[in-house]
Amino acid sequence: MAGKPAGKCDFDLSPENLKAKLSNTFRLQEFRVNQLEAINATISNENVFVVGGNGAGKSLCFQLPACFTAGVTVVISPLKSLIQDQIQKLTELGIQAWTPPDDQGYSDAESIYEQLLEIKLLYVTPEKMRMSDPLIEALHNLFANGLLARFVIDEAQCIIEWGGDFRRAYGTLNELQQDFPRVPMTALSGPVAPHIKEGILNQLQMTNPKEFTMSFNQTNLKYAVKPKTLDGETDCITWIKEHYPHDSGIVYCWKKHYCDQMAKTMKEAGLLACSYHSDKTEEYRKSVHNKWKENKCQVICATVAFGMGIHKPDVRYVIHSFLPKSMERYQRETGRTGRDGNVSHCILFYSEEDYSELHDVISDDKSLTEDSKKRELDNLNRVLQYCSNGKVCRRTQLLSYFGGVKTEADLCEENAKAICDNCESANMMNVKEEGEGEMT
Ligand SMILES: Nc1ncnc2c1ncn2[C@@H]1O[C@H](COP(=O)(O)OP(=O)(O)OP(=O)(O)O)[C@@H](O)[C@H]1O
Repeated sequence: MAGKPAGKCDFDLSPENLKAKLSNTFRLQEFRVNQLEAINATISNENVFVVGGNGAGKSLCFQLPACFTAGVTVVISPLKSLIQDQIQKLTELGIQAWTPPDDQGYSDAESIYEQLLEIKLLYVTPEKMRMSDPLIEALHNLFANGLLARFVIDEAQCIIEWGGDFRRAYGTLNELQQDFPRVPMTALSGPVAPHIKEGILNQLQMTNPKEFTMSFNQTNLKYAVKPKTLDGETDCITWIKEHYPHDSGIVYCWKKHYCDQMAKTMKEAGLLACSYHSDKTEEYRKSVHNKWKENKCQVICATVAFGMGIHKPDVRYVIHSFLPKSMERYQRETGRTGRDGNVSHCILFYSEEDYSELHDVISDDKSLTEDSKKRELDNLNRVLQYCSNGKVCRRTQLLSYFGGVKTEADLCEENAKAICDNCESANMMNVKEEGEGEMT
């Protein structure tokens, strides 16, 4: 069916007008770095790529334009829970956002189309986009009528992480460009290394995107790598009891049964811990998440299944009891702590044995293609480099990896309260040397 993207709008792009929208609709006072620029590019129908850390404010870059331009913005998001969360927030602000329910209520294209005419933002998972013929038909109708404003790929790093072998629907999002030519696209991603960013853009076939980087230096996070001296459980329990016996935290474990074991041992040690992974029922996972939000459970022992959409502000620590599989995952998982801006800890317990074990598991995994295997091993080796580098500031290592800085500067100098382990030991060494100097 022939179609066309939503046309350019007669829209006042002045900063004053956009700021008034920010305040009247989103109840926020000032734009953060690069938000206004990304919003301008979006309203001008450019392809847009926004990279930023946890809680940076990436969503506003498409939500504000979606509210005030013609047509429907289609947001492709990886998790139903994340979708519900976003729709709830938008609804509270009086913005019409919707996702097709799973029941039979909207099983024909016409009723979906009618509903789409009432909203500004449609949220769907990539699987739903692929599987639902009535939805695709309704989108073609929108396109034919010039009412398909934009596609937004939220958490676009999933395209590379999941597109190949796990969630194949992610790997097929490039078909959007063929099916709906010239409809502009926005991709939003957490911090990723430059080569992964290129992979995302290639995979989506996004042409000439305007790129915007939002902050990913979380200045209140205190990074440390510690040797795994005992078994993982004892190391974690000892650290938690010493530092935060009563506060909220997350302990990431390698495998599901380790989560169960970790939570059990923690309970025996007197900590309020719960296990969370994909073998637990949805109902159980929801109840654990709620208990944790209400501080009735203190520590969540989880696999990566406890991931996106975690917005508890007062999480004081994220511990990795085993190596994360990539720096991207590490950055995202540690970003779930300290959302209230207070100093919070990111502890990674490392041992050479863990590295060898994970290396062997990836190398022997027959379900992976050779390309995926190579990618996973490269990712793991980058984590190994981070763990083994006991000299360079952790913050600098992270930001260099993600392309944020090209300097060896000691970024902890500006963050004395959240100084990393490497900077802390360098400072102690300096004090010791100065002291020795005074004595001679
Ligand atoms: N200009 C702003 N001023 C104040 N708060 C803002 C601004 N922009 C966004 N926020 C708030 O920051 C919080 C995080 O925003 P958002 O959900 O867009 O983050 P994100 O970049 O998508 O990160 P994540 O992937 O972790 O959700 C939200 O509560 C949002 O209201």
